[in-house]
Amino acid sequence: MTAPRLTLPSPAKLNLMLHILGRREDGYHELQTIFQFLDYGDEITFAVRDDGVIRLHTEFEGVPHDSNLIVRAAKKLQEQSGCALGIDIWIDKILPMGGGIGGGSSNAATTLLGLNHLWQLGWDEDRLAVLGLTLGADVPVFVRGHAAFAEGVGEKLTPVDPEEPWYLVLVPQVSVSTAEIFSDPLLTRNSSPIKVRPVPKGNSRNDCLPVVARRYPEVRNALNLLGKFTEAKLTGTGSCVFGGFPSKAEADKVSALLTETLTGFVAKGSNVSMLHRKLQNLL
Ligand SMILES: C[C@@](CO)(OP(=O)(O)O)[C@H](O)COP(=O)(O)OP(=O)(O)OC[C@H]1O[C@@H](n2ccc(N)nc2=O)[C@H](O)[C@@H]1O
Ligand SMILES: Nc1ncnc2c1ncn2[C@@H]1O[C@H](COP(=O)(O)OP(=O)(O)O)[C@@H](O)[C@H]1O
Repeated sequence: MTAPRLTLPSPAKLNLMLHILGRREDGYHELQTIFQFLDYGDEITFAVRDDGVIRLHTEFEGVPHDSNLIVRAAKKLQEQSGCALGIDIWIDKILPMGGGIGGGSSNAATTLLGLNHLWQLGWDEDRLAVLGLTLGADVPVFVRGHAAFAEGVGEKLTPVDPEEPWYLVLVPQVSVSTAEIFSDPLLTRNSSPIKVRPVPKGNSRNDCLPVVARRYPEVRNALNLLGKFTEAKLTGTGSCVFGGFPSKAEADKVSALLTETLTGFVAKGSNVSMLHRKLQNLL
């Protein structure tokens, strides 16, 4: 008998603003950022195995099986829970890698929540978020599933409810190294902490933008193009660039002007992750 399969979404995120407050002793940077989800992402399919083996069947170019965040998340959860079951996994990957839209972190979170459900572990979100943080700074917000103001390296989360416009996200054909941007001497690292909530208007800048735009002409071009139609912003350390529109039709109109050398996609902003909406329906 074949095991029942469960398919779950793994959405992208945007950083609606990103301020860098300083550098910690371990080299990591203290941030303030707002995460919002997109109704757009990968789909991961899971089927339980009873022999304890964890196997990702989809190959990723440049990412060995055991380094994949999906496999690392599954193995950590299996180890820490002492679960004897295993899992077969397939992914329909549409999110660009290294684009600042959090695909890897989202895949890890979908795996943690999916396996918690299928292996019937009964872990709560706090415990899953703590495990998630050991895989990446952006994993906890995907585990929680609500748009958030984030502090620390992104792990101290306060839920927020920004507007949910339609976005056009441009995907420059270049992968930006987060480590490279955070080690650039020209990076602004001394933004004043925002102490009032909600975050006052006029704080939507991304401190990484000047450094990324200086190093990557492809990102500069994308910012210039989108900036003709709306405020063009960088998500995370890039390379993706995004802008909000009041309707899908208006975002589509600008999207239709894109060429083969600069692609993009249109998606709705969402304060509740589509993963959590789907999981809610399963319960
Ligand atoms: C800055 C954000 C905003 O969402 O960028 P994106 O990855 O989404 O673009 C993330 O928090 C990224 O978090 P995460 O994905 O865990 O970062 P990693 O790739 O592990 O970081 C690579 C390297 O960047 C530096 N780094 C990263 C995050 C941080 N808050 N301070 C840092 O100094 C460290 O040198 C680290 O070794
Ligand atoms: N399942 C995964 N999906 C995407 N990237 C992954 C995955 N597993 C490991 N990685 C590695 O993590 C890096 C960052 O990926 P990703 O989270 O998509 O980008 P970003 O952090 O810029 O949003 C990739 O370049 C890749 O080497």
